Amino acid sequence: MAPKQNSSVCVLVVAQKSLNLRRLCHPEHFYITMPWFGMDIGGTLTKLVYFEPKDITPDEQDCEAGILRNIRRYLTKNSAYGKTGHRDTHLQMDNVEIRKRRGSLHFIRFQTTDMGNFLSLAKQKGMAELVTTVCATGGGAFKFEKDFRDQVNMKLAKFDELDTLIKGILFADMHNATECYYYENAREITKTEKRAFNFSQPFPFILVNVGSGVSILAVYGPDNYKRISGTSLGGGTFLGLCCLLTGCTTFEEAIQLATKGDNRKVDKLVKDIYGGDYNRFGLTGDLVASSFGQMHINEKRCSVSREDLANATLVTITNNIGSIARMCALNEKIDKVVFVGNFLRVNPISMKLLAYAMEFWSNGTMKGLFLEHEGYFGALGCLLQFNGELAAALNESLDHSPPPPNTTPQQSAAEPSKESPATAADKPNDSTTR
Ligand SMILES: Nc1ncnc2c1ncn2[C@@H]1O[C@H](COP(=O)(O)OP(=O)(O)O)[C@@H](O)[C@H]1O
Ligand SMILES: CC(C)(COP(=O)(O)O)[C@@H](O)C(=O)NCCC(=O)O
Repeated sequence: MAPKQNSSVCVLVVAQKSLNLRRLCHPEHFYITMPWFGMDIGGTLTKLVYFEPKDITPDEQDCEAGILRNIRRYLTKNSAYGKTGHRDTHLQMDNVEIRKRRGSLHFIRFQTTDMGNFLSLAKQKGMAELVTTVCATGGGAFKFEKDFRDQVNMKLAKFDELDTLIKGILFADMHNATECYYYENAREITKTEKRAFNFSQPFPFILVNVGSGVSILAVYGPDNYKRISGTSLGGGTFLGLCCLLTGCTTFEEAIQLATKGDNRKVDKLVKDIYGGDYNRFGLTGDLVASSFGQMHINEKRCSVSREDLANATLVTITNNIGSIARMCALNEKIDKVVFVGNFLRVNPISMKLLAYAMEFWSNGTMKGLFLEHEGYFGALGCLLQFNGELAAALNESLDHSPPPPNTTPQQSAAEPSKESPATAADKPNDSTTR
């Protein structure tokens, strides 16, 4: 990954418990505050971003605690951990400057259902002796807070998942010249090609985070956004329905099946109803009129394959997300729609469909955009944001504050941050929330 420019970003984690090291080494040194992690504990996957310092001086090396060295080696020399842990080596970002230190960012994920094993492993690797506070975001930062405290004696410094999502996106785009891309000739799905997109002037944009469920934000500036919509029909729905309908057991298997299937054997198309196009309203015959609309017919049901059902499930969920995203963009009068979240992992079918939907249904006025580190921005933003005082204040406010006036609870996270008020230029034209 090519770095674009150096950026001095906020602080990171973490207190060090070893009294010996405190005596031996200057308190400003890295080993006191490392390791640096950001963690996003989502409904399906937990994402961990780890900063590996590459500018360790010989003095620092002498002082580096054994446990810290072992953790660094364990994380960076392996790419699989426990039952479901993976390091996405293709996403590693090298030569990145964070808090005046230079190093590499590693991107690791595991199933959130494996949290118990993760905590046991962390304990076994000595994390409990080294780390007192972990920066965490996502619903699991709340759900698992007690488990972290009870099982590994760690506190969670909690950050809001939508705040950190945006921070992570802006950082990744600034440090990786090819982070953002689009599909050229999106209207011709079989021929469309991935191309780099210059996202250096990002605002305003619609952000669609397709995780277990879907959150849709209108982003007007680094600290100025609102959550405008969402749907419970997201990546979790695709995976759940696919497992039910095909008997598959993993996301990778579901995507592989979908790649070989044909939704037209499952769905009812416009031409199945009209015998051709419905010209008056521009609905071509090949358009899906009714998702799964043929499955009430016994012969059709008997002739579809697992692959067809997987493909139809993927197309149904993707088209629904595309349709809601487009309406949100239209409402907000925004032409850039950025799709992120692990639903898009190893999933070019959905990305191309979304690119097509944005282009086709807007007559070419909207563009679907995608980002290489698709599901890791929350964890990355979390790693960048921490400093002790802010964390304490934030935890306090996240735990106790009611939603701001004139918003539904769902919209409370969408208010501009109090720490860094939006500039006048960042302010949305239409500040109403729905
Ligand atoms: N290895 C995987 N295991 C499970 N789901 C995966 C995997 N890779 C991609 N996905 C998809 O990503 C979704 C989760 O996306 P993510 O952005 O991590 O959301 P969350 O924060 O809710 O866990 C799943 O619902 C599934 O559709
Ligand atoms: C509750 C969530 C923010 C959790 O995020 P996730 O773990 O799915 O990434 C998300 O699932 C969501 O916005 N669901 C849709 C809720 C709705 O607006 O209907």
